[in-house]
Formats: sequence, structure tokens, C-alpha cells
Amino acid sequence: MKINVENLAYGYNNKAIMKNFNLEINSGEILSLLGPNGAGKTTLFKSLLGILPTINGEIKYDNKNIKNISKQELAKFIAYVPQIHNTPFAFQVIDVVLMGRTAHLGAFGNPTKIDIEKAYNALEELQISSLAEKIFTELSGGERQMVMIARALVQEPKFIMLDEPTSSLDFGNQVKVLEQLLKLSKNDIGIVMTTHTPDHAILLSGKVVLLYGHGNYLFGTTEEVITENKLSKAYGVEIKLLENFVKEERIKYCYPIINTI
Ligand SMILES: Nc1ncnc2c1ncn2[C@@H]1O[C@H](COP(=O)(O)OP(=O)(O)OP(=O)(O)O)[C@@H](O)[C@H]1O
Repeated sequence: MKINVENLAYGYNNKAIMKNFNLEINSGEILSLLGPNGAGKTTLFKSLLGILPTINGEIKYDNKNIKNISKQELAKFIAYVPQIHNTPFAFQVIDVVLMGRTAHLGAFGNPTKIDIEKAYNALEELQISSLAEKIFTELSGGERQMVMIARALVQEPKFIMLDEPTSSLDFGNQVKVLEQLLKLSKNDIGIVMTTHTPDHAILLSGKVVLLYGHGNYLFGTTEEVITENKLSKAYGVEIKLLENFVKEERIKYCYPIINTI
């Protein structure tokens, strides 16, 4: 299973904010989408999800053009996890998770015993079974994020696309979400996520798209894209990449230089 983006031009009202954009991602891989505010991350997401029509070029899911894929078929390829502050579900957690089964429901649209079982299994996989009967809007940010990932999981997609899954989470919950994403990728699910934290892309160590804005981008491995020069240029501040050893493993992390004004 793979997503191919070939010579894509995307944007609004037929005005491209990006042209000749190319990308390939396979199930089981992780792609981090980085770039400054307004660089076009959300717009690219909307194009990949078929919400925004492409201006030029092609988006292909397993060699099939997105234009020839029905909404229901696309939902079996890719699940979307929006930012948690955009999800005002005043329902029980189990019902929020069950909504992820929509693409699989039969003609009458009622969830079967199997659908309900899958929803409970997803909660168990993410170690949040105890939340099943709680009201979604009464959960903490970290709990909500996990529930939204469970909702994506029951969709049984090949790819999960997450919009800033760690924003507004405390440090511990950020790590827990990253751990879950790694686990999902090991189960052969492709992960595409936007993030404002380059260190998270380093920790997940997959492919990276760095959008510079003004139609410029880089696509490659973490080592190729996350360099001092490239990050500093993209974000307009000086960023150093530091190295250290943790448990005998060489690790890298970003450190911005703060200039006193
Ligand atoms: N509905 C829209 N119609 C026209 N232009 C839009 C629309 N939404 C966004 N834009 C413009 O498209 C460009 C890219 O916006 P986008 O939201 O994709 O950036 P982003 O990288 O996701 O930003 P952020 O990190 O701040 O969320 C911006 O210049 C923005 O003003």
C-alpha cells in the first residue's frame, strides 16, 4: 500500500501555493510534515484527503487516482485525526470511537456486535479501556488525543493522518502519543503527521517533508532534511543540532539560539 504524489499543484480557488510537489510514502512508514505557520501543511492535508481539489498533477492511492476513489473507499485507505480542540463530541467515548466504523457499516448504518467489539479492542490497544463510558468533552487533552487515534484505528485504514497530534499535550503525553504512532507503524500502518517540533520528527526517524513556504519544499529522510542550515532557513532563526549518547545510542536534538534583544 502506498501514496504517490506526482507533480502536484495545490492551493485555493485554482491559485497554487505549491507546484510540482512530489512524495511517496508506504504503509508502515512515518512521514513528518514540518514548516513554519502558513507554509501549507493543512492545505496539503486537505488535498491528500480529497477535501480540496487538486489544481494539477496526481495523488494516487495504490496507483489509483484519488479522483476515481469514492469517499467510502478512501476512508478505508486513510483516517484523519484532527487537532483535538476541533472535536466537540459530547458523546460517550465508545460512541465517538464507533463513529470511525462509518465507512464499514452496512446499508442500514447500524453498528454490529463486531463493530462494537472492534471499538473496545481499539481502546484496549491504546490502553484506555477505562475511558469507554466517559463523556469525551470531559476528558483531558491527552485522553482525547488517544480516543481520536482509537477512532481512526477502527476505521482499519492503511494510513493515519494526524494534524499536530502532540500540540497542547504535556511532555509525558506527547511521548505517549509518539510511542503509539511508532507502534502503529510497526503494525504496518503508515503515519503522516504535521508537527511544529522538529525533535518529534527526529524521534520518529522516518521521512520528512519540510515546507519552506513560497512554494519551496524538501522531501527526504530525517538525516537528509533535518540539518542546521535547512531548519534555520525554514524557520528564520538560528537552530543548532546537538548530539549526545543515550543508552549507548547516538541521538540528535534541536536547540534554537536565543538572541537577547
Ligand atoms: N480557505 C482558504 N482560502 C484561501 N487561502 C487559504 C485558505 N486557508 C489557508 N489559506 C492560505 O494558504 C496558505 C497555507 O495555509 P495553511 O493553513 O495550509 O498553512 P499551515 O502550514 O497549515 O499553517 P499553520 O502552521 O499556521 O497551521 C496561507 O497563506 C493561508 O493564508
